[in-house]
Amino acid sequence: MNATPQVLKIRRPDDWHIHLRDDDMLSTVLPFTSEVFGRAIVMPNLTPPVTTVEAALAYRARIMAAVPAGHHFTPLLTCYLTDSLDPDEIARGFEQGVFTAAKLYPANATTNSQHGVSDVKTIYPVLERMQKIGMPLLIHGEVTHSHVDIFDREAYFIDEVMEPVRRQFPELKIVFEHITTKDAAEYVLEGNQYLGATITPQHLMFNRNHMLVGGVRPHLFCLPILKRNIHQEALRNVIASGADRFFLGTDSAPHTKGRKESSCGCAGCFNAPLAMPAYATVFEEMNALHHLEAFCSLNGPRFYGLPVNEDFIELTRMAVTQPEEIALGEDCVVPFLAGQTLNWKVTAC
Ligand SMILES: NC(=O)N[C@@H](CC(=O)O)C(=O)O
Ligand SMILES: [Zn+2]
Ligand SMILES: [Zn+2]
Repeated sequence: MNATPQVLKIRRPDDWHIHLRDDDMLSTVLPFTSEVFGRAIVMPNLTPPVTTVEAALAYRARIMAAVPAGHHFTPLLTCYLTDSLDPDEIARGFEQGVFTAAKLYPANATTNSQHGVSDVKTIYPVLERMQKIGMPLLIHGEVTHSHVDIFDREAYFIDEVMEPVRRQFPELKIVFEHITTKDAAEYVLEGNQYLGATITPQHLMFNRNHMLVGGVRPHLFCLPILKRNIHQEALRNVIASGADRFFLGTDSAPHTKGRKESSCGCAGCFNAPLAMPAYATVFEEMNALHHLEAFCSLNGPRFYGLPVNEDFIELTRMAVTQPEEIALGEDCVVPFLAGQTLNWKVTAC
């Protein structure tokens, strides 16, 4: 007997990787997250990026001002690492509880990463300090050399950057963000308690054929790019195994419809409106619903050294069709899985 439960009650989840943006976009997208999730690690790739304690405090205030009444949500801010960042500024932000972690974007790897780090050795003094104070380093793990194929950039990153950094700083807590390959899944599995990883709904549900066969689907284009099916299978297997250093990070990354459906479309999937139903769908398909709560609500806090949330949410097995568009002033955002039907709905939160 392995009957699927109709209602799942799980401890309130957190989203350990999200882009909330700013201004109208922030107030449009935030409620989808703050309704369901207790906390979220908020990415700092604004224009200009969040690189100082003052900028983070101001951003946190703008986020809090956009949280609808009745939602209980705590944004966890991150510092965008650049070649010139002062270790004292990072440490001050961490010690004052403003920065929960720091984010390493290799320069030009993804959206708004032009101010990112040109060579990781440049920031070794910062990493040394972070290791000392126990501050987690979050990494967009892709090399950017033009001769490396876009589908191989994550695997190359492991040998070229991740492994040397981990050897140099063996007790630095590192989150390998939004992993997309079998190589990364195996690498994190083989690692120790200082290494964790987030996985997005899109990388669990899709591979590059879904994005490219029969026409290009710009709303599945994100970075790191969807890979071939063996990689998708590896990610699905790792979460179904219940491995406890993998956790929920949606990488929800909204861009307006016009900027996605374009001759040079932006990377990013706006999955916040259906993140929990999407993860539940995958865990159900893998016969692993018993591991859903740990992935969504327990593994992340344990890795970050934070308490788990005290309250619970409920998911009910029922068909829900996603909206085609979400209005944003005169413009709109197209959510991940627009117009498609999922079999889970958050019914109490
Ligand atoms: N994931 C994406 O495709 N895009 C993110 C940046 C990122 O997380 O790499 C964005 O900010 O748009
Ligand atoms: Zn990224
Ligand atoms: Zn991201």
